[in-house]
Amino acid sequence: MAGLAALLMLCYIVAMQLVAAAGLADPVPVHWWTLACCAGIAAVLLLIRSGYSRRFADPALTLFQTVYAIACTAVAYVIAGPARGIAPPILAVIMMFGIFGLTPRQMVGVALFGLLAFGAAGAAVQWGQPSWLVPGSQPPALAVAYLLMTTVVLISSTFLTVRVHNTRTRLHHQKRELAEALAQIRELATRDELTGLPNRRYMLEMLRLEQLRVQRNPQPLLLALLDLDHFKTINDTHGHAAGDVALQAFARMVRACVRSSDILARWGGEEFLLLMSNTQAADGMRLMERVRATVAATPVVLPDGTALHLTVSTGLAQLAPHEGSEALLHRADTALYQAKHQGRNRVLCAA
Ligand SMILES: Nc1nc2c(ncn2[C@@H]2O[C@H](COP(=O)(O)OP(=O)(O)OP(=O)(O)O)[C@@H](O)[C@H]2O)c(=O)[nH]1
Repeated sequence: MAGLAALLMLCYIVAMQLVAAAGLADPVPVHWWTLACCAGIAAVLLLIRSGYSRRFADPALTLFQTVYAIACTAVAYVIAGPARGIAPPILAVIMMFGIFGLTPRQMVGVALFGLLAFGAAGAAVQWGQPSWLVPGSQPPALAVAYLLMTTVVLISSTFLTVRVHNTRTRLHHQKRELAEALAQIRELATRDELTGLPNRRYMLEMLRLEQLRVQRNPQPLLLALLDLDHFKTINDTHGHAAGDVALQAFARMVRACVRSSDILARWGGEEFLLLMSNTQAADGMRLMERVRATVAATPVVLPDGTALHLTVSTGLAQLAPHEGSEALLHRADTALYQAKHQGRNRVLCAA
C-alpha cells in the first residue's frame, strides 16, 4: 500500500513539474513543494522498510500518509495556477486509501482536516497575496465548484469508511461464529456423547498415528478391548437408562485407573478400547487386572438406590513387528472372545 501511495505522489509530482515547465505555475514554489513531497515519501518508506513503524499502533502509517498527502494536495491547489483542477481527483484517490486503512473516527478527523485545508487553499486562491504564491486568478464560480466537489469527496469517503468498517465487523463476527461451530462439529465428530470419551472414529485415527510412530521409533504398543459382561441383562432388568448410567460409571472407573497418556475410547455399545503406548505386556496385564478388580468391587448405584454389580472381560494384545492395526485389533478381539468363553470377568493376553 505504501509503495502504491508513493507511486501516486510521484505521478502527482511529475504532473506538477509539467505544469511548471509549461509556464502555467511559478516553478519556485512547485520545486519547494516537490521537495516536501519527496521528503514525506522518503520518510514514510524509511520508517516502514526499517521496521521502525512497527512500534506504532498504525504500522502502515495510514493516518500520517493521508493527512500529509491531503496537505500537499491543498498546497498544490494553491500553487498550480489554472491547472489546480487536478487536485480534487487526486484527493479522491488519497481518500480511497483512507477508506480501507482508517477507522470511521479517524476518517471523520481526516475529512474535517481536508475541509479546513481546502477551505484555506480556496481562500488563498481567491484573496491570497503575494501574487507569486497564487498565480492565475479564477472565476468565483469555479472556486465554488472545486470546493463543492472537494466536500463531496471528503463526505462520501467518510460514509464509505463507515460502511466498510461495518462490513468488516460483521465478517469478523461471522468468522468467529464459524470457527466456534467448526470446533463444536469437530468435538461432536470425535466424542461419544454418552460417556464423553473419544469415539471409534477418533480411536481409529489414533491407532493409525501410533502405529506410524512405533514404526519410526520402535516401542511396545498395547491394545486392550474391554467388554462389560451380561450387559443385556442389565438393560433388560433395569431399563436402558440404567444401562446408560452403568456405561458412564464404567468409563469413569477405567479412566481413573489408567495413565492420562493412555487413550480410552468407546468402541461401540458396551465395548471400550484402551491404547497404551510405551507399555510392556506384563505391565498392561497388571493394569487391566487392576481395572477388572476395581470394576468388580465397585457397585454402580442408580438414582433409585439400586446397586448394579458390573464385571468386565478384557482381551489384550501387543503390536507385533510389521503388524497392521486391523490384525492387532483382531488378536485383541480373539483374546476377549476367549475371556468370555472361559467364564468372563477376566483378562487374557493374545499370544
Ligand atoms: N443402555 C445402553 N445399552 C447399550 C448401549 N449400547 C449397546 N447397549 C446394549 O448392550 C447390550 C450388549 O449385549 P450383548 O452384545 O448380548 O452382550 P452382553 O449382554 O454384555 O453379553 P456378553 O458380552 O457376552 O457378556 C445390548 O443389550 C445393547 O442394547 C448404550 O448406549 N446404552
